[in-house]
Amino acid sequence: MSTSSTSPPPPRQQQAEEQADTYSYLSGLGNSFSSEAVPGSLPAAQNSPLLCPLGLYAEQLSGTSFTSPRHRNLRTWLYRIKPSVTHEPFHPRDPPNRRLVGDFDDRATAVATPTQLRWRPADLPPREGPPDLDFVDGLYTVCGAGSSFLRHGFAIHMYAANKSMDGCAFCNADGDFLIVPQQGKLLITTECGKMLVSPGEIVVIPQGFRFAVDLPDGPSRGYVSEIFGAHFQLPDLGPIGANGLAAARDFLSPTAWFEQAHRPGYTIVQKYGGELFTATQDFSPFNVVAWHGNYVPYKYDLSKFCPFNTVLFDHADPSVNTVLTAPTDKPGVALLDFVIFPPRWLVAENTFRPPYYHRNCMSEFMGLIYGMYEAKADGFLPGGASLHSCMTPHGPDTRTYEATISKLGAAANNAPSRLRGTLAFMFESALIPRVCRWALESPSRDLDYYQCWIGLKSHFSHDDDGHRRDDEDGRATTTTTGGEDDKEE
Ligand SMILES: O=C(O)Cc1cc(O)ccc1O
Ligand SMILES: [Fe+2]
Repeated sequence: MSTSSTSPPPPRQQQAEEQADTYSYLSGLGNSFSSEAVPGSLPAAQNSPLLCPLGLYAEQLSGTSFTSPRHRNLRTWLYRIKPSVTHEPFHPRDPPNRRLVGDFDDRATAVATPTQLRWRPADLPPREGPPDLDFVDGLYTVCGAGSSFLRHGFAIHMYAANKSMDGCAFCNADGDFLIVPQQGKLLITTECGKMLVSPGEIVVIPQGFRFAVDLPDGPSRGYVSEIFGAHFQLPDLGPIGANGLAAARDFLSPTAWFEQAHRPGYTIVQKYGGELFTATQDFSPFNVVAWHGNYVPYKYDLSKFCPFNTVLFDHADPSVNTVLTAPTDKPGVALLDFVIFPPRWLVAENTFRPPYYHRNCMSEFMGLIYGMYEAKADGFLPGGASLHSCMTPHGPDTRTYEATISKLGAAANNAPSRLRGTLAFMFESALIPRVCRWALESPSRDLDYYQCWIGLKSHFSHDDDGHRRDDEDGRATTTTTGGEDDKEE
């Protein structure tokens, strides 16, 4: 098992300065953007002129069907030195990455299990290989549901890499990637430009974009959710109003950047139906001089999230912390929600403040970016993961429950307290995931996970005859009444 930094990042202001990168970004989510690396390279007034400015080729990248309703229609026009089609034929990649899945119906690969699952952080490959793993080779599927072929489903992957992609670009024909780096920055070059993504930020690379991942500060690992047949959007805010949670203006898209060097043997690695194919060409795919449209990669700094929560009693459902959601056709039912558990104040009175015990019709995959998760005093480490599938019971571990309850009656239990230095997240889906065999058999799997709840004992305070009895610790009853007076004020 690798060791990982659990120290929280510096205060917000300082963090912003340290992360300040030299790239320029366009702010907003769902905007119609335009960007040109050379003045005058974007055609004016039309998309496909007979001859584009500066002798560029026009190419449209569509993220929705041509006929999708206007409010959902996503496409971008790219003005490039040579069009993407200028390449040798595709072949299955050699070597393949056999740990990527795009169709979860094959039980030889992935199986159903209602068991609570947890993994310790994967080992980071050494700074200098072997093994030499770039983002493509270091990516492996953990679980998922549905099929990229049927354009419905999702996959959850993790990655651990120690090498920048060199002479190749990745293109995911199957779905959108939402990448959550946990350790090590990612410098991502896309057809729209460059983005520097640090742990604490996330990045979305929509289906079909070509991108290359460099590791500017050494080995990196993290989490990826992939959605088939849908795109991420901001959640509705309902009674919260017009503001709060993630603000559109905090999402950043790159500005046009291109290279035109002759690059013999440059390889496009295309993920298609969960399998990898390669095609060579003699130029960089990052040859887009100008672009305009609303189908773009973007990043988001999770410290910009404005959390809402209960301000009197009870524990709010985690949906209150949804950053991005990918919808299904059923209103309010997500193909995939990306939810965070950020630093925040806890102020609920007479309330069990950690997450409640529960069973959920949705399936919950969790990861930890830094710090400690409020429901798990032990065993859930930064870079680790857990999966509680449809209707699988879960909740705080024994130590968390006992520590909370031991403060019963203490003033501290009702006083505001600040959760600091922690950032956990959840990928939550209405679809039931199958789990890849290699994830179940991984040496990182915590086979004793169930033990974290086994110690939960009965505190029931009545005997069979209906008489009150004190529990072993001398606590008389669980029916506390504090807070009633306040409610009546
Ligand atoms: O299971 C979990 O830890 C995630 C979670 C957190 C929470 O605050 C409420 C419900 C929930 O599923
Ligand atoms: Fe849960």
